[in-house]
Amino acid sequence: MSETAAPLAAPLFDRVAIVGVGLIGSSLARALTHYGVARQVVCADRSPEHCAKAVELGIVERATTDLAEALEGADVVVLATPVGAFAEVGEQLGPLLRPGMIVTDVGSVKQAVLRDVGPHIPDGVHLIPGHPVAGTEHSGPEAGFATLFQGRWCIVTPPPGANEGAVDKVVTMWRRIGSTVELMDANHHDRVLAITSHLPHLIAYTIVGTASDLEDDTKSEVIKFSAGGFRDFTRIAASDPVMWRDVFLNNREAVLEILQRFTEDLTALQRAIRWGEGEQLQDHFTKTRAIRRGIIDAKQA
Ligand SMILES: NC(=O)C1=CN([C@@H]2O[C@H](COP(=O)(O)OP(=O)(O)OC[C@H]3O[C@@H](n4cnc5c(N)ncnc54)[C@H](O)[C@@H]3O)[C@@H](O)[C@H]2O)C=CC1
Ligand SMILES: O=C(O)C(=O)Cc1ccc(O)cc1
Repeated sequence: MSETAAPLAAPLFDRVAIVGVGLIGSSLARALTHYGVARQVVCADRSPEHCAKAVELGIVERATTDLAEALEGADVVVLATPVGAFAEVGEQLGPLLRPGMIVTDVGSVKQAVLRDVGPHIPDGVHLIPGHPVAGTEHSGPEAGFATLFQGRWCIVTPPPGANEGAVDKVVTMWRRIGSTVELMDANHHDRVLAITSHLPHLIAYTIVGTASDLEDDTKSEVIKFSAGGFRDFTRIAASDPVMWRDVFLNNREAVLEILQRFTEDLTALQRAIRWGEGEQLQDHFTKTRAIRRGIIDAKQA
């Protein structure tokens, strides 16, 4: 992609206000400008340092710690803080919203958005939650980049009866910055993401913790020889602690349910190893290899 590529269509929005200019907020701000989706992007962040950095990097036209100032003249507000801050931000946001505005978000869990932000949305304002399934283990405004959402999924979870025009605008926004959009019910989203994203992160946090609890001489060997699978786990386990605390606290039921099944399956493999059941192990690994190959084939198709 050329940095000077001209936008192909007129801006979809006049002014977008992004609340939280970290990895995802700053990536979205960059993308909306780069692909000409918004005429102007401003942001609000509780961190004065992140505000200053966003302006210094030229990511946004204006950055402020004052939510009211950021919302002036905005037609869309995007919540891009950790999910645990949504209730507080939603409460502050409520009185500042004007009819016709769209409120959306990028949170990794979706039922919590309806629960925590929904009650603060006045009549005539449209709450259309979304989740770009794209990210990295890094945080903050410097970590973002305009192409983060290119070729990635974005799941949009409109509540029942959502305004169709508003849904269409949020979907179009993500498509124009390169994402493929899927519409989904919030409850279903949280169950699917519990297995595809939340459980893998929990496993990575566990395995890296287990390795660091080993006696010192073994631990140094683990670090020395961590070129294999363990190294991939350390990348995931370096993900933002506050963000992931909030994901687990706000998708508690789905994560606990999937963790229960995972533990049972792990115990079955543990038994197979203990009793030398090679055929069972090989069958299992053959099935998982086919799943991986299926994913790769589907991507290439
Ligand atoms: N990191 C990732 O790979 C992905 C994250 N997400 C979601 O995106 C959201 C943001 O995550 P990141 O950008 O990774 O986090 P980040 O830590 O890089 O950025 C969060 C920003 O929000 C600001 N903030 C925190 N509380 C605030 C408050 N009460 N008011 C105003 N600003 C506040 C912080 O100062 C920071 O600048 C989360 O909800 C997360 O679940 C979604 C997809 C991928
Ligand atoms: O860095 C990785 O491998 C990720 O899995 C990024 C990520 C983190 C959280 C999300 O809700 C979506 C994507």
